[in-house]
Amino acid sequence: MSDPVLELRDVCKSFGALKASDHVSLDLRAGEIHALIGPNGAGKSTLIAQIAGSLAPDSGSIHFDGQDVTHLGASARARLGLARSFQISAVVPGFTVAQNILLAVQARAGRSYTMWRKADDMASDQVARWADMVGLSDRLGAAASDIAHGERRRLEIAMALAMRPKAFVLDEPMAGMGTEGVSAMTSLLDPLRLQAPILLVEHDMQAVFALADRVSVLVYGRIIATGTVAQIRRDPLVRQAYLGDEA
Ligand SMILES: Nc1ncnc2c1ncn2[C@@H]1O[C@H](COP(=O)(O)OP(=O)(O)OP(=O)(O)O)[C@@H](O)[C@H]1O
Repeated sequence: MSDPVLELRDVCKSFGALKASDHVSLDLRAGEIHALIGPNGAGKSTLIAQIAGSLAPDSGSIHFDGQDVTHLGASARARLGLARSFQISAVVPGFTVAQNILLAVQARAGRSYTMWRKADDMASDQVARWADMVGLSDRLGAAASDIAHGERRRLEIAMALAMRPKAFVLDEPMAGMGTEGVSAMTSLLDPLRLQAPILLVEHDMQAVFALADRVSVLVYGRIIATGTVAQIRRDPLVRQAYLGDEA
């Protein structure tokens, strides 16, 4: 099996006496969606912040794409190809959908696009490609401030895709969505794992069960189980601590 794209080893983080991350080890492998689930206050956001680089662990290590990134900041990790979406949004409300995607295309291309006459054509091809992939082709001219909640989520995914990341960290993509929105987002995320593996933090269990190749369950800062959806659903400890009748 190839090396994991992202690997946490024994990560610990305390806030005073509270152990928000208690010796957490988990990995994200090429081609997979790995869901991180757990009750409110289990420590999911704290873990995501440490993965993204906005919060430093007290101990333990984080490797990304073969490098030890434990002491790198969030922007350095983003430059290495770690795309985090949803809780920190890069969408500019006054720009159109196309302009927002173009921002991400240009950020990815750096200066190279500005140096060629064909730059505009190449950039608009890219914008069209990513918009098409998330189903926003007919919304390119709409202002980001005017589009619906679900469309904004899709725009954020298009922007993340345009950065050609090596891994996605998606923080509750289904939050605030109704049944139809959840089902549309599930269909959209499903093939994304082929572009880059996804660490998915999500409360919507139907979406998690439909999408995840593996699930890790976090309770009081500790991973109590990691396994396939079937293994997690029948794990007595998980049922007792979190899933209950939902399993
Ligand atoms: N900066 C902080 N200072 C003190 N305590 C914190 C801080 N950040 C988080 N906590 C505590 O750490 C624990 C884990 O919080 P965290 O937000 O990571 O959980 P979560 O699983 O993301 O919850 P939710 O699903 O509700 O978002 C909670 O008890 C929370 O109160």
